[in-house]
Amino acid sequence: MSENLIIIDNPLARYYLTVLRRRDTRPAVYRDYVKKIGYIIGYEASRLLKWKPVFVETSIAKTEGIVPGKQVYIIGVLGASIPLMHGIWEALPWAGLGIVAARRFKVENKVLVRLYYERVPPDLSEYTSIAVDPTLATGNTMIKVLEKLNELKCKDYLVATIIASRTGLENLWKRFPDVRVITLSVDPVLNQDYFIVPGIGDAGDRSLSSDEF
Ligand SMILES: O=P(O)(O)OC[C@H]1O[C@H](OP(=O)(O)OP(=O)(O)O)[C@H](O)[C@@H]1O
Ligand SMILES: O=c1cc[nH]c(=O)[nH]1
Repeated sequence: MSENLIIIDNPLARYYLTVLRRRDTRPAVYRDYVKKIGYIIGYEASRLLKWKPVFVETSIAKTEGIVPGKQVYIIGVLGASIPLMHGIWEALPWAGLGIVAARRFKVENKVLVRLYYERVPPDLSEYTSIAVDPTLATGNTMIKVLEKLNELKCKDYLVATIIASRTGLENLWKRFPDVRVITLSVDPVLNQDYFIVPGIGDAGDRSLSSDEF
């Protein structure tokens, strides 16, 4: 679809996604699997990060290793991305964590998005930012988030998501042609309620709801 699309093609990731797709997966399990997927996404994202070679001394000899070459900020979109950013953070524990909150509302036949809160460093020019949201449906939320990152002088960013719709990716790349997107699946349909089909349901409700005890 694009050279900027990275689809994680791994059986463990596909199994975790299958658990999320099942309609009867309970919230406590759903958020646990979102977090596990976050770790896998963080692992895959590490291929796109900057690293630098170092020497390291073991207890026996000197040898070569690598360390991060550039600071990273994970930017999570509230609320559905809470367990996802948690998982990515576990994989990239030296990263900072920024938060933006978005409200999505339908006006006539369009989905509009307003960012109403952010806790992000005022200058991201020295960082690689990973914008995190489990679903990219119309793409409008992610477009707003990347516009915000642009305002904060971020020049190096990637998008991490569990599923993306084809339409959402096209919209995103119309506005940000070079942005790299890591995802587990590109689902074919966006329905009339702007939900991804087959999708993973309402990621915010399913991740954040209380469960039986
Ligand atoms: O690509 P888009 O069409 O903009 O849709 C994607 C947005 O929808 C979901 O949030 P939701 O509106 O369900 O809010 P919530 O996380 O607060 O539940 C998701 O977490 C994205 O932020
Ligand atoms: O399919 C979708 C679309 C938007 N938000 C979700 O949580 N799921």
